[in-house]
Amino acid sequence: MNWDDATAETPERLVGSAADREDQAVDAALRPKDLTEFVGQERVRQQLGLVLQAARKRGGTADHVLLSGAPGLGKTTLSMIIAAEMGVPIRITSGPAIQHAGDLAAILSSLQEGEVLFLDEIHRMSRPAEEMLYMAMEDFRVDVIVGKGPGATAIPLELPAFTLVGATTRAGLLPPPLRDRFGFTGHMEFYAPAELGRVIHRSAALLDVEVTAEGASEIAGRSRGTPRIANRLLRRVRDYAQVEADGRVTREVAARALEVYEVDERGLDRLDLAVLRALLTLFGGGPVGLSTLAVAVGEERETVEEVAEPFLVREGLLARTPRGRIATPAAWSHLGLVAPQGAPLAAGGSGTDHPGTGQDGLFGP
Ligand SMILES: Nc1ncnc2c1ncn2[C@@H]1O[C@H](COP(=O)(O)OP(=O)(O)OP(=O)(O)O)[C@@H](O)[C@H]1O
Repeated sequence: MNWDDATAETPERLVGSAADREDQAVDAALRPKDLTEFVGQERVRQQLGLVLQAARKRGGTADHVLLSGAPGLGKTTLSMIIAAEMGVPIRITSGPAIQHAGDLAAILSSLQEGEVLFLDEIHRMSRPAEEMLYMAMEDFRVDVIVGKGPGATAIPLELPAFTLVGATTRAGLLPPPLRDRFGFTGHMEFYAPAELGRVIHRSAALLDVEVTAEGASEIAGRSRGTPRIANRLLRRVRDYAQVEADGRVTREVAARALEVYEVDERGLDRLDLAVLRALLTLFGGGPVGLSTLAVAVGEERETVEEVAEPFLVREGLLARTPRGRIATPAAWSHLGLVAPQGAPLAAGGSGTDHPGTGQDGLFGP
C-alpha cells in the first residue's frame, strides 16, 4: 500500500515489494479473509487470535495493534482480518495523507463505534497529528484547537471507541510515547519457501490456474520471502504457461517463464545481478565505494543503495563496510565465479551493514 512512498521500490519492478496497480486490482480477490486462511506468521497469528477472542468475549473493542515489517508481508491483510473477526467496518488511510491535526480529527470523529482505523506508514504522520493521536488512543477524546495565539481555545471532542491498527516498515522510527500506546505489537517476518508455496497454491486456486507442487516451490524460491511478490510471479508464470505451454504451471514451465522475466533462482533480477557482477568482475569483489559501483552499472547511487542492496545484503551476497562494498563467498559461487587469490571476502550474513559510509573509489582508506 505504500506505492506513494518516495523511497519505495519502483513499482514496475517484478520483484519489487511495493504494490503496483495490477497488485491492487487483484488484492481484493487474493486476500485471506480470516485468520485461518492467513498463511504463516504463526506467532503473530496466535497472539492476535487471543487478543481478538478476549475482546469479543468482553464485548468490547480490541486493543490498538501495531504491525511492523517489510512491504508486502500482509499488514493490510491482517488489519482487514481484525475488522472481519470483530465484525466491524474498517477505514483505511496512511501517515502521509494526514498532514494536519485537523485531518485526523475529521477522520476520528466520523468513525463508527468499534470501527478499525488502519493507519499505514504511521511513522510518516506529521508531529501535531501524532500528538493528537496519543490522547485519542488513550481516552477516545481529542482537543480541537479553535483560533490562534493567546485567544486560542481547546474544545474537547468525545470520540467513539475504535481500534487503531498502525503499520510501519520501521518500528524503530516510532516515538516511544506512540509505541507504548499499542496494546499489542506484532512483527511480521519474511516467509519461508514452504509457506510461500501454500500462498501460491491458494492464489492459484482462486485464479483458476493449475500448479504442481514443484511448480509452486520453483516460484516460491524466487519470491524473496514476500507473498506479494509470490502472487505477482504466479500471474506472470500463468501468462507464460497459457501462451507457451498447456496452461499448467510445472517446475519446468515456471523456471522457463522466470528466465524470460529475468528473475533468477534466488529471486535476483537484472539490476541485482548487474550490481553483483560489477562488484565481482570489475572490482575484484571490492571494497568499492557506492558511487563508483553505481556508475559502473549506469544507475543512480540511490537506486543501487535502496533498491538493489537491501536484498543482496539480506541474502548474504554483499556487505556494506566502512571501507566500501565487499562481496561474500556466496556471491562468487552464486555467479559461478572463483574468487581471485587474496580477494577480500566479507563474511556472509549480518553485522556488516553500514549504509552510506562506503568510501568512494578503490583507493579509499
Ligand atoms: N499470510 C498471507 N497469506 C496469504 N496471502 C498473503 C499473506 N500475506 C499477504 N498476502 C498477500 O500478499 C498481498 C500483499 O499483502 P498486504 O497488502 O497485506 O501487504 P502489506 O504488508 O500491507 O504491504 P504494504 O506495506 O506494501 O502495504 C495481498 O494481496 C495478500 O493477498
